[in-house]
This record gives sequence, C-alpha cells and structure tokens, in this order.
Amino acid sequence: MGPLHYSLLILPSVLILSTYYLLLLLKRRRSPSPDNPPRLPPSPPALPVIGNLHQVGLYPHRTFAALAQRYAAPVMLLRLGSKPALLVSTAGAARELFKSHDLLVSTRMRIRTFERLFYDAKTVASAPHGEYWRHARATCVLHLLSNKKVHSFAPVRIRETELMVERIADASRRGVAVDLSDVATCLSNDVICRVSFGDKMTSDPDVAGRFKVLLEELMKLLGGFFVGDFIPSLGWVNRLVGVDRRVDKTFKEFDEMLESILVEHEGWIDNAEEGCQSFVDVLLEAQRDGKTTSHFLGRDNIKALLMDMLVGGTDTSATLLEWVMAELLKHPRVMKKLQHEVRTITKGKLEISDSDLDQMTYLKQVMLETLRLHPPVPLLGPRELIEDSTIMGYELEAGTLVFTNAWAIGRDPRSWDEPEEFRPERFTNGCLDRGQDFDVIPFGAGRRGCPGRAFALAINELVVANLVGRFDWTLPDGIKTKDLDMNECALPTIHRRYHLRAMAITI
Ligand code: HEM
Repeated sequence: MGPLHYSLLILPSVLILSTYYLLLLLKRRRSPSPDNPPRLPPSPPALPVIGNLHQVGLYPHRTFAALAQRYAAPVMLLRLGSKPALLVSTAGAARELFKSHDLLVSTRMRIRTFERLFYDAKTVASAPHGEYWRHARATCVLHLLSNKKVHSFAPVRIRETELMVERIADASRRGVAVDLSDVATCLSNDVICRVSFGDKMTSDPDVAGRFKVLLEELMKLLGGFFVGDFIPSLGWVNRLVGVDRRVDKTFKEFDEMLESILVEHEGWIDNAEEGCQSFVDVLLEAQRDGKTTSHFLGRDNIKALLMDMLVGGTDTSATLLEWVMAELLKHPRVMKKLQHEVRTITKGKLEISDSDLDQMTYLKQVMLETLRLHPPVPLLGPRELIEDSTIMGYELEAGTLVFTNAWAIGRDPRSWDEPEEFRPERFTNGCLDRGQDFDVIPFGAGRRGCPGRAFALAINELVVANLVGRFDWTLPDGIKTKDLDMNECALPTIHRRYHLRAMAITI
C-alpha cells in the first residue's frame, strides 16, 4: 500500500474523530455546568428581578458610558429585567461587532411598547430581520432615500429653507430673538412631510399643533425604559402606571392622522402628475396596480412606512441642527471660519446649490464634529442577538439585547485627542465619510444602519450654510458664549434641555 492509500484510510478516521470532538465541545459549551461556566463580559452587580434596570436612569448613554469606564470594559453585560444586555462602548468593539457579527445582530430588540406603536413591528426600524424588512427598507430607499432621489428633492429643500430665511429676516428686522430649536423642528417636519405626503402639517395651525404634540409623545414613549417591557411577568405595571393607555392613545391618534392622509391621496391618485408624486402616492399606486406582493403593501404597511419617515427623519434632523447652531454660537472662531467659507463660495448669491455645498469642506467637518459630540440617537437602534454566539471571546445567549453607545465612542480618549473639545479641524486630514472607522457612528452601522443619512445631511448642510451665510448671530439678553447652556434632555433623541435662542443680523 502506497502513502496515498494510507492517507485515504486515515482521512475518514481523522474526520470522524474531529467531528466527534467538535460536537463534544459544542455540547459542553451549550450546556454550561458549574465546572464549565460560559465566559461572560464584566457585569456590575444586579438586583433580583429587575437586574440593572434601576441603574439606567434618565440618561442611559451617560450611565452606560460611566459603567464602561469604571470597569475599563469595551463590552459589558447588564441584566435589564429578564433580558441580558450587551453594552458596546469603544470603536474597536463596535468594529468587531459590525464587521464580524453583523448578521447576528441585525434584528431589532422586541419590545411590546414598540410593537404596538409600530403596527406590530411593520415599520422598517422595528421589523425583525428577514424578507419583510428587506422589502420595506428597499422600498423606502428606492422611492425616497437613494442619492438620486435625495438629489431630486433639491427644490423642496431650497423652498423650505427660503421660507425659514424669510422668517428669520423678519425677526431680525423686528429685533426679536429667534427660537432656533423651533426653527429646526418646523423645518425638518415640513421637509419630511412634503416629500412623504406632498404637503406640510404646518399649513393648518391646528393640525400643526396636534402633530407636534403627537410626535413629542411618541418620542417620549420610544425613549422610556418601562419595567413591563423588560419583565414580561410585570406587564401589568405598564397598565397600572398608564403607559399602556398612553401607547394606545398615541397609536390611535397617529393612525387616524395617517389614515386621513391615505384617504385624501386615494382621491387624487389618478390625477397625480408623473414625477410630482409624493412617497404616499407611489406606495398607493404600487398597491393599486399590484406591483408588489399583497402581503407587503397592505394599508397598515403603507402607514408604517410613513411613520418610519416621520419618526426616523424629523426629530433626528432637528436635533442635529439645534446642536450645530449651539456649538457655532459657543465657538465664535468656528462660526467666523465657516461664515468665511460659505460666503466665499456663494459670492453673494442667494440660492445655494448642491454643487456649492460639495465644495464646503469645513461645513462637513463642522457637521461631523457635532455628530461626534452629539449623536442624536446616542444608543443607536437597539438590536437583539439572533442566536447563541461568541463575540470578542464571550459566550452570549440568543435574545441578548445589544446597545452600541455612539455617544461614548465619540468621546473615547483612546480614539480622540481632547475629546470634549469642539474642534472641527480634527477631521482636516481624515476622510469625512467615517462609516468604516467606527469612531464616529451617529448613523449606526451594518445592515441596520440608517438609510436616511444622505437625506439628512443634504437638508442640514443647506440649512446651516444659509443660516451662517446670510446672517451674523449673537446670543440674546447679554448671555456670554461661555455661559450658553449645553445640557441635554432625555431619550431617545438627545435634544438640548432648553430651547436655543439667538439674535440674527441680516448681512
Ligand atoms: C441626523 C439625522 C439622522 C440620524 C442621526 C439618524 C440616526 C439613525 C440611527 C442611529 C439609526 C439606527 C441605526 C442602527 O441601529 O445601526 C437609524 C435608523 C433608521 N433611520 Fe435614521 N437618522 C437620521 C435621519 C434619518 C432620516 C432623514 C430618515 C428618513 C427620512 C431616517 C430613517 C431611518 C430608518 C427607516 C431607520 C431604520 C433602519 C433599519 O432598521 O433598517 N433617518 N437612524
């Protein structure tokens, strides 16, 4: 028998033995015994039943960052009620998570409150990973969020920005302060509503007021860590403290509002001009013409996608705008440098085009530096582990929640020199599209990363360029820049605690 025959005989035995050994190893790992406990990330002590829920507090991104610092742990394991929760707090850990395990963390945390608010998890943001989510997300990208579509909405952005400039110029003439927080909210809502339903909620003051209150309440409900959501046996607590009632009321009102939009658009659908259709028209038409599988575009699905745009696109954008202006007012040197860039490129012309914006590199650095310090959604969209997995050498069970702390990552001294300083120049030599570096991840990462990034940056860059290009700004009531309050208010989007007010001087 030659060496080849020996190896042919030995090979099956080696394969059988190694398969047996592998199965043994897997069995041991899946059924941890007291002698062989799974290797888990560091954890702070937890209380019975509630685990670490009592430590979450009003500002979970800050609490979680403080814990990660105290334990010097890039990843930690908490227990939120009955659910284990992995906290990811450094760029290195985020890179490992999203580069090597993205599929494992590509489903969303399942929370009763969210599911009820979002048409049984039919929104893109809340849907579990799978065929429905892929289809829903692709639909939003194709009809609203792709670069091509974003470019095509330039007239809407320009018109709404122009209206904003007129209002500010009016306040400037009258010598009254501008509430920049309100300006940011109105503008973001108007742009999203116009591209989604072709009209603004602010056209009718009553509707505008109701819509604003409704969105605020929805955001509060999304940001709450409610006991009944994390400990199913205590679901009655949500009923007792009125959370369930608030959820039902908010959902009902939102649904009625979206339903009336659908009914209105169904009346026009045959007359809508090609090319002038809003998102809702495109969805209704696809449904009517059977262009899509019926299970996908039912009435609730259409309303859920509209909700995605309202929830995902309004408050986030407004928050960014608010913080950019606050940082510029607090740092007059940066404000002057940005004004110089914008005014040099626009050379006195009033309408700023997309190609003007492309040349404004300092503006992009200012946006990125603001997003580093103030990611509007600091814990990104919480995920859930699809199956038992080993991540960074730790053994984690299926269903573990995953929170990535973009706020902590943006302020990590291992990644950033003087991280608390607002210094846009830190991005001068680097690439401005930092998605792959994982040290600035305000839009999340991987399959579930934000699909609205291009949309959001296009509107925010245009608005900031107009605000600083056409006005000089000072703080009202003799407030000094060093005294400008920079405190935050609670989740899910991290707004300023107090509205930002400033005096505009038309140049
Ligand atoms: C400054 C503005 C924005 C910020 C900071 C932001 C941030 C985020 C973040 C952090 C996530 C979760 C990502 C993850 O889990 O990895 C997300 C998801 C999402 N965003 Fe945005 N967003 C912004 C604007 C928008 C806009 C304008 C839209 C749409 C009009 C939008 C639609 C969505 C949707 C649909 C999702 C869910 C994606 C999925 O689960 O597949 N966002 N966004």
